[in-house]
Amino acid sequence: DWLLSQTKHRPQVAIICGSGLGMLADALKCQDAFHYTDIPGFPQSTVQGHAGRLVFGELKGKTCVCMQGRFHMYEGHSLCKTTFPVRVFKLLGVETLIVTNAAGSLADGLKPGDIMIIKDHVNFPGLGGFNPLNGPNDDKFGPRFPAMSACYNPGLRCLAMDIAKQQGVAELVQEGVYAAVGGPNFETIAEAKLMHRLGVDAVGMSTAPEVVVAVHCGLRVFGISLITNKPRPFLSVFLDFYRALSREVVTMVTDINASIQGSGCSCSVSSLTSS
Ligand SMILES: O=P(O)(O)O[C@@H]1C[C@H](O)[C@@H](CO)O1
Ligand code: HPA
Repeated sequence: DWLLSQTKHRPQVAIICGSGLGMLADALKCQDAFHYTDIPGFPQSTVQGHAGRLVFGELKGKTCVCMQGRFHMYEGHSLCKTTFPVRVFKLLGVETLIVTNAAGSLADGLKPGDIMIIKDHVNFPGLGGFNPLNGPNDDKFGPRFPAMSACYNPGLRCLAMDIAKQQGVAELVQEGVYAAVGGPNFETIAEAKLMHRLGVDAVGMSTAPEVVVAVHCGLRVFGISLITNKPRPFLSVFLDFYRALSREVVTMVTDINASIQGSGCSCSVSSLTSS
């Protein structure tokens, strides 16, 4: 109510700007900006690179509200507080939420500077029982047991890929799975390897709880990760490559031996090499 009384903007789109991406909010025209400290009941941002402002304005003809800085679990906020702005957006009349973040790549094809369109997520804190929807369900927002099988809107993902092609940057953009961890420490080598094997493409410390709350209250969600680093050490990438190559060689030798035997000859590749 306080925000609606302070601005004439009625946003359809909300954007949560991840680490280092806050400058997007500066592009809004006819801005009304509010420091989190001035908004009654709003949590406070403590992370460097997160300005701590809610900025309303026009972006390419759409009325938007941007969070210049988000809240993370590792700052000591409850998950309820980290996701509180998503419910504020819903109450402001927002229909589409765009989430952005900085993330580490676990996928061979994703390098620093690339953009990953989030096609799905693994919410590790959520799997462990740290869920922003814990506690009594508020039916005004959504159901007790919301489905999470299609969190990231397929139409918006397709549109984003098309736009990347039109802009000539398609080689920097690909879809992938984002995993949220609690942070603030980065992953151990074993943790990074585990997530890589589980099919995670990029890892970060935010986003998934916000998306859970957004999907619960019926917002359409689009998410992107800016890849900032590559936690998997070179050695483990090399070892994976070496193992894959060894498997190929074993298959090739087996195939060659099968054809030699088929031709009636009594030798094999291993006897040839040993002799
Ligand atoms: O708000 P995001 O998810 O962009 O912030 C990322 C994750 C950590 O907060 C921090 C670590 O680099 O950046
Ligand atoms: O490598 C990472 N791990 C977790 N969170 C991150 N945020 C940016 N990079 C990373």
